[in-house]
Amino acid sequence: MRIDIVTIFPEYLAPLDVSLIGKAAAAGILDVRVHELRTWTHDRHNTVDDSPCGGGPGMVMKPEPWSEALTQIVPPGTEDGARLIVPTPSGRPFTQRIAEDLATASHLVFAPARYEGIDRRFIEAAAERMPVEELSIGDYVLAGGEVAVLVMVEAVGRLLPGVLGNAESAKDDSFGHSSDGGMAGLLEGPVYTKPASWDGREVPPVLLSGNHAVIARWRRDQALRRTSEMRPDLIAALDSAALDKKDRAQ
Ligand SMILES: N#Cc1c(-c2ccc3ccn(Cc4ccncc4)c3c2)n[nH]c1N
Repeated sequence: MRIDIVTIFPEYLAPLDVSLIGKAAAAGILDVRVHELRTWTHDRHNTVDDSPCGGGPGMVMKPEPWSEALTQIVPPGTEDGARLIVPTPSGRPFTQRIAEDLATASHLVFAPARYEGIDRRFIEAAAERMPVEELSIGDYVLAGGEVAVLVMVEAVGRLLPGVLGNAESAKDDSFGHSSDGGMAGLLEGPVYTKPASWDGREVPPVLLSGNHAVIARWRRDQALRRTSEMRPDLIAALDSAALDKKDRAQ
C-alpha cells in the first residue's frame, strides 16, 4: 500500500517513521510519503489560506494548492485503487470497520487541513476523480487533521499482512467485528502475564488451568462484562444471533 500525506506541518507526521509503521515502511509493506502543501503555492508568501467568503471567524484553506498536490500525487488516469481521506470534525465516525475497508485500498491520500478546513470545491472536484471519505476520529475538536492521520494510518497499517508480528492479534481487536472466537463486536476483556502473584494480586486461576474451552468461555464472559460496563451501546447493537439468551441475562 502507498500512503501519501499532504500537510503544512510535515514534522507532525515524524512518528510514522518509528515502531509499527516505520518497520512496515522499512520492510516495503508500506510506501509512506509526506508532502509539504506549500510546495504547490506560487506566490512569494506561499499562501495556503484566505478569509472565509460570507464572513465568519478564522481562515479557510485555498482549493488551488490542494488540487495541484492531488493531481501530482494521483495523475489523471491513475485513480484506480486511490482513495482520498479528509479528516474533519464534521466527518463520519472513523471505526474499525472503516479501517478494515481502507486496508483493502492500494493507495490512500490523506488531506489533513488546518484553520477552518478546506474550500468545499476541492472536495467536490476530487470526488469526481476518486472516492473521498470525510472522517472524524471522535467527538472533540482538534486544531487540525494531522493527529487524525496518525490514528488512521496506524489503525489501517496494523491490519496489513506482515505488519503485526502475530497476525492473530489483529483478529482479537477491541471493537473487533471479526467473526473469530465469538467475540465479534465486543471489547477485549482483561489480560494478564507472569508473575502469577504480584502485589498480593493473583492471576485468575482459570487462566492457569490449561483448559482452553473453559478459558475461552471465561474470556467471552469477561468481554461481555467489559462491554456492558464501558459500551452498553455495543451490546444493544449486537445481532441477537451473536448473543444467546444466557449472555443477555448476565
Ligand atoms: N478527524 C478529526 C477531527 C478534527 C479536525 C480535523 C481536521 C481539521 C482541520 C482544521 N481543523 C480545526 C477545526 C476546523 C473546523 N472546526 C473546528 C476546528 C480540524 C479539526 N477535530 N476533531 C476531530 N475528531
